[in-house]
Formats: sequence, C-alpha cells, structure tokens
Amino acid sequence: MIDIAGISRSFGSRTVLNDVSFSVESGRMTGFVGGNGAGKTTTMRIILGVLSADKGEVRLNGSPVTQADRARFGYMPEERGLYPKMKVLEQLTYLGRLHGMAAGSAKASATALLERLGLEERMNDTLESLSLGNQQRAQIAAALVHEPSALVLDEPFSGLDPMAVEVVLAVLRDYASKGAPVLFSSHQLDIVERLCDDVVVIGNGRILAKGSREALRAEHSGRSFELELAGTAADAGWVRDQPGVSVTHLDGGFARFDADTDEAARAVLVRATSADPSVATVRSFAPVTPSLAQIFKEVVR
Ligand SMILES: Nc1ncnc2c1ncn2[C@@H]1O[C@H](COP(=O)(O)OP(=O)(O)OP(=O)(O)O)[C@@H](O)[C@H]1O
Repeated sequence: MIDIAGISRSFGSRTVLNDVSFSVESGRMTGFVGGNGAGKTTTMRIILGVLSADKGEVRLNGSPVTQADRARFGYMPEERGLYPKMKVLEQLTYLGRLHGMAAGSAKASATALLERLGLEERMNDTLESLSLGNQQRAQIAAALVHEPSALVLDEPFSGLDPMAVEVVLAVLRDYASKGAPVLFSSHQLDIVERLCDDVVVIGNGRILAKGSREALRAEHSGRSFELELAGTAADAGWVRDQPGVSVTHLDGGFARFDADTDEAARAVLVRATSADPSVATVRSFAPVTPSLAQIFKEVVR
C-alpha cells in the first residue's frame, strides 16, 4: 500500500498541493481525477520522487518510501519517456535490463507485453513510426516491463481508441489482481468508473473526495428513486400524489422521483405492490446511484 500523507507543495508563492492525503491500496486500482491544473501530475511526481514535497511524506507499506523502493515502481510520466528513434522491443528490453532483469527475462517480458497490447507486428519498428495510440500502448508496456511492485500512470488512456482502451483495461486489471497498488489519473470519467475500485478527487490542490467507488456513490446518492411497473395498462401517474415525493420523470409505468424521507419512498413501494396484480406489478424499484461524472461535478463545484 502507498500512503500519501499530508503532502504540500508550492511553486514560488503558489500552493499547488495543500495537505494532500490518500492511500493507494495493494491489489486495487485507484483512479485519480481532477480538472486541469488540479495537482494530479505534481502528486504523482512526488510519489515517484521526481519532485520533492515541502511537507508530508510518501510511505510504502507503512515506512517512508526509499529510492530502492521507487526503482521497483512502474511509472508512466505525463511527458512520456521513450526514445522516438529506438525500436520498440529493443527499447523495452533495455528498460527491463536497467531495472536489473537478465537479458532473456527482459526480452521475454517485453515481448509478452507487446503481444498482449496488440503491438506484436510493430515490435521491430521505431517508436516514432507508430501512430500516437500505438506509441501510448508502448509507453504502457514500458511502465510494466520490469514487473513493478507498484504502478503510477499519468493519463494512460489519453489518445487511445475504444478497442485499445479495452486492451489496456484488461492488462491493468490483471496486473492489479496480482496484488500491486495501481494509481492512474484520467479525465475520462466513464473509464475511471469502469476500471477503478477506489477514487480520489482533487481540486485546486486539495482532496475533495476519496473512497471506494461504491461508498462514494452511496454517499452522494441522495434520495432519488426509480419505480418501474409492468402490465399493459401500467400507469405510475399516482406517484405524483404521494406525500413527501416529487416526481422528476414520468413515462407510462415508469417514474423517477425524489423523496423527502426514506419512509416516503417506502410508501411508494408499498402502494405499488398493493395494486391489483392484473393491472400492474412492480418490475423494479431502486435508489438512483449517481455516476462518477455527477459526483465529480458535485464535489468540484
Ligand atoms: N514546475 C512547475 N513550476 C510552476 N508551476 C507548476 C510546476 N509544475 C506544476 N505547476 C503548476 O501546478 C499546478 C498543478 O499542476 P499539475 O500538472 O499537477 O495538474 P494536473 O492535475 O496534472 O493537470 P492536467 O490535468 O492539466 O495535467 C498547475 O497550476 C501548474 O501550472
């Protein structure tokens, strides 16, 4: 587990990280989201030791992280890091060797990753001859080649087409499932929503929300519900007359509503289930959980 504990950082008189604390748990994917200039890259650079913090510390499994620990991390920096003129396989093998792998293992690891990422036919081409999306896949392979103990990826999905997103998602999920902590930043909230177990939202250098995806959704779910009735003559219009309820969407047997209290919502369900089953039955009744995009809008406001 990586702990970011009370990190602050200023550039000149400008504070860009202000007492930032969160954890990246082992075996879990943590999505790091925030608007432009929120402080994601600065935080990641501090985790990797590329930049120092003015205050606070980064811990690995409870102890201050050392340079030796960091050498075993995998990092995909915002500015990317591969040589444009070097062949992809050769370059990844070289990186594996720099991390202490034997030549054979480094080449085998690089080859397997490039195959997995759909670059098997481009392994012997130079990086600069690849499309931007394929260069991005190669950068991801570079972060993983030495089988790192933790992974920190700055915008790994930017510039990838939907097929490539799926491939990268699967590779990262597999990697996390082996027990390593994975932190990745992204502006693509739909991808974060699908991929991450935990979410950290940063705005103006402060942590605005953090927790498991489910906990955040539950925390921000409010009291919005959806009722769907089945039956040829199903009509949910009566929900409008229920006390303590305000209907936000009505369409035949479907009603979405906000309830003042849980009791008011429950009364809707009781009434729906006590209706004559030959007229309408309850197909579904559930609280509406907000998407990550909705939660994000709410917390960065
Ligand atoms: N070396 C630096 N000198 C001065 N200011 C910096 C430096 N590095 C970052 N900043 C400032 O710190 C703030 C946070 O930048 P950072 O790159 O961490 O944001 P970010 O969340 O990664 O943004 P984006 O999503 O746009 O990449 C920005 O206002 C940026 O201009």
